[in-house]
Amino acid sequence: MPSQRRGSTLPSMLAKLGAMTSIRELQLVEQSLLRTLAPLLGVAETSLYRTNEHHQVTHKLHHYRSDKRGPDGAASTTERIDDIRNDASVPPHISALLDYMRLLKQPSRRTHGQGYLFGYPLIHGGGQQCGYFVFEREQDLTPVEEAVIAGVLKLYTNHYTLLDTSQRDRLTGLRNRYSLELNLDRLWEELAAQQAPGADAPQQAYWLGILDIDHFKRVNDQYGHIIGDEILLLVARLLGRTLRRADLLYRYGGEEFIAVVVAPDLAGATALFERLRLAIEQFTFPQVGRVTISGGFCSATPTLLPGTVLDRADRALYQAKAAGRNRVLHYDALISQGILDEVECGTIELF
Ligand SMILES: Nc1nc2c(ncn2[C@@H]2O[C@H](COP(=O)(O)OP(=O)(O)OP(=O)(O)O)[C@@H](O)[C@H]2O)c(=O)[nH]1
Repeated sequence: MPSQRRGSTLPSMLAKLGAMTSIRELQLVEQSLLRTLAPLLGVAETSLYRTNEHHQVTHKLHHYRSDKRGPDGAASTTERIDDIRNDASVPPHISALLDYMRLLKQPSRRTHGQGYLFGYPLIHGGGQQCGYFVFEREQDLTPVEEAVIAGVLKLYTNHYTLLDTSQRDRLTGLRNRYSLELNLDRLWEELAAQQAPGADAPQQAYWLGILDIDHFKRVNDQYGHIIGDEILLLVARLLGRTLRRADLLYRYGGEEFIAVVVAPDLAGATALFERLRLAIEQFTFPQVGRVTISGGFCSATPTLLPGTVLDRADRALYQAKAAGRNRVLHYDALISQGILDEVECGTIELF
């Protein structure tokens, strides 16, 4: 990997760090980390591999930058970030580096091609290892550079941990409603960009479903709130376990969950939401026994406002409850069957 001109001075690095710690969206913080470190290290490519509690890579971020000189001699830098969520594959030499860091919980450096491959584990609050920062460079790092990387990563992980905590539901550990608000805005921007004329990004179809535990008040009334909390926690785990890595799950409110999933078509989305329903129906909950969920889902299309999509899923959920519960219904099917009327303006209170 060719070394790039190091355009970063201390003031510009501090400015980038200041910008990073003013960001509230987790994904943008990750991007900002790569944008800060790449010029500092003088490399054309840096990567961040985020992992789950099973140490599996859940998504990858690659940052590319190149310095150019225009005909007038003026220098400019172009940057690109690829955020890959649906492909967890990792090249063998990177995979070996990640395995090593996972076991030793410390940075690693190895020779690679004409230079070196460097890796730094990302350790969040509570000592939890949740990802890796990786880059290649022709020259070895100086002690000062090593200290700077360690310092920037510490600042990043502290900020990320604070944000992550504020965006998680305490009981289930799932992302909360505030996190959904932030993610929906970004997701909609991504969807709109994919469908813009001339866009070359792969087309993805997203679906949004609202899932609600049936007769949960009865559970609380009959068994008490502590058991009720336990049911909420178990439902969250079962739903999370049934979804795939690229899908997102939120606790939207009391006994309501929202899943934003990727599926190629309606049949795929229907099968996925049905799997979620079955995962709960088929589980034997301690003391309570059988618990069921109802749900409504619809296509998350960027031509509609996020609030309208939520409203559609909510109206389908309402029908699922009215039709006897323990079922997941698709909004468009309810419209075509004449069970629901199309209304453009939603009634759901959004954020
Ligand atoms: N234990 C516990 N209960 C909660 C929590 N959040 C909300 N609830 C309870 O969830 C129940 C929701 O009741 P309802 O909205 O009437 O719905 P339901 O009984 O599930 O009935 P349907 O949705 O119509 O099937 C209420 O009793 C709330 O107190 C929580 O964090 N823990």
